[in-house]
Amino acid sequence: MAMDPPPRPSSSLFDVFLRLRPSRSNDARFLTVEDGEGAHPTHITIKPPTDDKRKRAVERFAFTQVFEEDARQMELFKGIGVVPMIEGVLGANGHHGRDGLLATLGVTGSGKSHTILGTKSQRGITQMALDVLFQATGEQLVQSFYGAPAFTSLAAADVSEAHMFTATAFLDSMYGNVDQSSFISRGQASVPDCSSFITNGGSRSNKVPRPSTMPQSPSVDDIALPVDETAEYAIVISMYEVYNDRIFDLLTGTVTKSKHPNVKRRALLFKSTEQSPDRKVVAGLTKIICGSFEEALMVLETGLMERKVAGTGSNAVSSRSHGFFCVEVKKRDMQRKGPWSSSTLTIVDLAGSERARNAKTAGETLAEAGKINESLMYLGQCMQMQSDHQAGSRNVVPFRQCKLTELLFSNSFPSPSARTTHYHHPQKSIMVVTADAQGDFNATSQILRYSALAREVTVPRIPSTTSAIISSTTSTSGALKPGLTSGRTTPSGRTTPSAVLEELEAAHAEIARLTADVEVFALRLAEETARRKVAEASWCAAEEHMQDLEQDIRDECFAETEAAVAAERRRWQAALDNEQDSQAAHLDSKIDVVIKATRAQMRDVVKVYEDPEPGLRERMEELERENEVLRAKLEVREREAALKSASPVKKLRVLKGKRFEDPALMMGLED
Ligand SMILES: Nc1ncnc2c1ncn2[C@@H]1O[C@H](COP(=O)(O)OP(=O)(O)OP(=O)(O)O)[C@@H](O)[C@H]1O
Repeated sequence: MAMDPPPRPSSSLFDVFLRLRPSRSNDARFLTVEDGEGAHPTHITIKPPTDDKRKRAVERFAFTQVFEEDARQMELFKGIGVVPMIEGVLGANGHHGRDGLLATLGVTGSGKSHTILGTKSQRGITQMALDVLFQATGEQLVQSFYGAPAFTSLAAADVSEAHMFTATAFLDSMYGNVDQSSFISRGQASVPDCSSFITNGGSRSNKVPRPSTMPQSPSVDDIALPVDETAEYAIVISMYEVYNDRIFDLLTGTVTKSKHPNVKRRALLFKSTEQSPDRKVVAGLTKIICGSFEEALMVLETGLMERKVAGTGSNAVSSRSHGFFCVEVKKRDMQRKGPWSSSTLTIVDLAGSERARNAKTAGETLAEAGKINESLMYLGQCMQMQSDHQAGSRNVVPFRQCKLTELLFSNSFPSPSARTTHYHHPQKSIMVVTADAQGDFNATSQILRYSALAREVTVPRIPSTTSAIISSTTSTSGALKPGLTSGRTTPSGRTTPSAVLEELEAAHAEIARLTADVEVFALRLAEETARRKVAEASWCAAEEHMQDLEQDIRDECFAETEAAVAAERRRWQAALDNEQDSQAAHLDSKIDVVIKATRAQMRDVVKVYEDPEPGLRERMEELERENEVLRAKLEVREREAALKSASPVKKLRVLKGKRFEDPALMMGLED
């Protein structure tokens, strides 16, 4: 069966390159690179390194290009098409740029980081790409300090609710007062920065990354890109990692500043924002405007350090997360200073793939390994879909299953509403699969199966036993072994030995064909079984996740209901208190009224006694006086009657006494 030639049709989403690393293992080699017809090899075959003679199935894979063990960083950089990708991001004269995505995928230790980030002595693709970008835009880069005219418009043009800072302010906040001379650009003078971002200056113990000590080779000075002369550019860098299907900013310094790997980090959302309704973006990222290559390198190192420290918190290895390094190239007309357009070059270091098998610990580590495998499995499904696409299938790439595939693929398709505004070209994507030809066969073959652009399984022909028999029979000068009928069919109907031999040959060939088929089916079955197991594991994980979600939602609902009930209770209590207060006030006022009324009434009653009717009183007094007068008169009469019968002295004494004691009487006497 002939495979399609590797140059991919436009329908496939990724160019896929294979890079083999020089092996450190002494195990047998299971991978062979085929000598292609073109300038570069494109096919490889793998065969299980086993002594079992029955397992002879050979798998053959096609890639855009295969880089063998001796390939250097620069060969890879130029060979995989990073330069045209950067050119696309910069955009043609007067046109928007096109997003580019470059990812590395491979078993742990197969050379992903080596390829993408380099080593102490060799730069990786990321550093080379940054160098090319800054060299190309050099003179046309805007100044990146606070207060520079471009800063405000850049911050305002961002659609992702980002927190934007200048590199100077960012590095100051991370490391205290950084020696400016260590990273000031080739073309830019030091500029004062009036950032309010520098909240806690002073020296930090974090080691300041020094671009001068970083590798300078391979040099990219010979790579000159045409640049839009009418445009001015700004380069904005952000970094994040996807860990346990959650997105974490790598430029907040949360972990490195606190020096505590388990410090709580806030996950970010991949969503449509108010200013980006038709396209999902990672919302709320820290973004750094870099004015020079050196600044960009320092920001990169800072993010890598955060990823490393955060990684050590859970398991002492840094590659459990998928690392995203994003370089946004902003562009606007230099004269008219119109709106900024933006294209992004995203470089992704995917997590190593064989963790689940190696994870010995239970709990979080296992769950985490499950998540890595789950996300890589979904990635595998998406990649598989693209090779199916190539084979004529029109299946939709199921990229919405996890954060990783959403982030990698959602930009690969033109969004429907984007067409109505300005047409956004789907991003150009490159995948570099790294492998060790003497490494772990199972883990490597699994990755090759889902990442290759095409695949076929064959079983080499079994050396024909019949021909062996024939050769042995001919070598014994026609003396046939007993038991074997020999001869062709004679006219009399008897079989001749040569006819029997032919029949035998045909039967053996059929047996060989069927055995090969069986072997292929056995391999397919094994693969399908493995796939089913992974799917079952992912089903379980999804169920667990669903249960967790349900529990979370229940907890949330409970807390919300509790809060609502408490609030309602407070509201009712307040209303009740109010009601009671107003009733009490009402009662008080009523009591006041009653008291007042009672007082008034009482005052009225007293008035009757205190202030009787004047006419009546006078009459009473008059009567009393009259009464007194009459009584006095009566007494006088009685005394006169007594005097008539008593002595004159006695009479006088009685008269004197009476006059002194009772003037009224006296008056009466005088009358
Ligand atoms: N092509 C290569 N040439 C020379 N050395 C290499 C190559 N690829 C990888 N190495 C070396 O192998 C070691 C492991 O590689 P690397 O760290 O890049 O693996 P990785 O795939 O990123 O692993 P992980 O998933 O754990 O991050 C490193 O020391 C690296 O320098």
